[in-house]
Amino acid sequence: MSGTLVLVRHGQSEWNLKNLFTGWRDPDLTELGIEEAKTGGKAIAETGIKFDIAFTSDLSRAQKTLTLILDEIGQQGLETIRDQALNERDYGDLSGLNKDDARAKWGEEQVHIWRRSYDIPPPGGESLRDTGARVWPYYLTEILPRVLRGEKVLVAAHGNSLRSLVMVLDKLTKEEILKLNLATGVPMVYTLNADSTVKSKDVLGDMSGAH
Ligand SMILES: O=C(O)[C@@H](CO)OP(=O)(O)O
Repeated sequence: MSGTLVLVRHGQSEWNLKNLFTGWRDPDLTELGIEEAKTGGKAIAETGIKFDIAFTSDLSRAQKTLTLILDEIGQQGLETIRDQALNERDYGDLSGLNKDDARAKWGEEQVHIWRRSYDIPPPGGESLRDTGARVWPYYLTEILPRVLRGEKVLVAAHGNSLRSLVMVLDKLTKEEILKLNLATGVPMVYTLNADSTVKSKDVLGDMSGAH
C-alpha cells in the first residue's frame, strides 16, 4: 500500500521580505506569507487529500503555515509532531545579516556557495549535507514508515531542510541541488513505491519564481 507525502515550505517570512539570513531565528510570516500558505492549502484541498498526521519544525513560520493549511483543508486539530530536526539550516554567523550586504562583503559567488552548495557550510553554520544529516534520519525513522504503511503525511518546513530531503527523493546530484530553489507555500505531492523510491511527484503551484 502506497501512502502520500506532501512537503511544503513555509510562506514568506518577515526576514525573507527584509532579505536577511534567517536559519534558526524565528521571524513571523508576512501578510503575503499568510496568503501563500492559504493558497497552498487551497491547492491541497482541490486534490481531496485527507492527512493522517502532520510534521513541522520548532519554528513559528513553519508552524503557522501548517495551521493555515489545515484551516483551508478542514483538518484543524490534526495530530501534529513538531521537531527541531526539521528546522531550517543553521546559518551560523550569517544569521540576521542582509544577503546583499553579505554579497558586497564576500562576493556574489561565495555567498551563492554558502546558500546553495551541498557541502560548504556558512561560517559557524550547517552545510546542506549537515542539515541532511539530521533531517534524513528523522525522515527515515519518523516519517517514511508511516508513508509506507499507507498514511497520508503533511510536512511543513523550510527551504533548505526540504531541499536536503528533495535531493535524496529526486536523486539530485550535488550540481543539480545547487540550482534547486523551493518556492514559499507551494506543496509538492509525492507518492512512494513500497521500496521507498518515488513513484510520482506533483508540484501544486509555480516554483519558477523561487530564489
Ligand atoms: O535565510 C534562510 O534561512 C534561508 C531561507 O529563507 O535563506 P536562503 O534561501 O538564502 O538559503
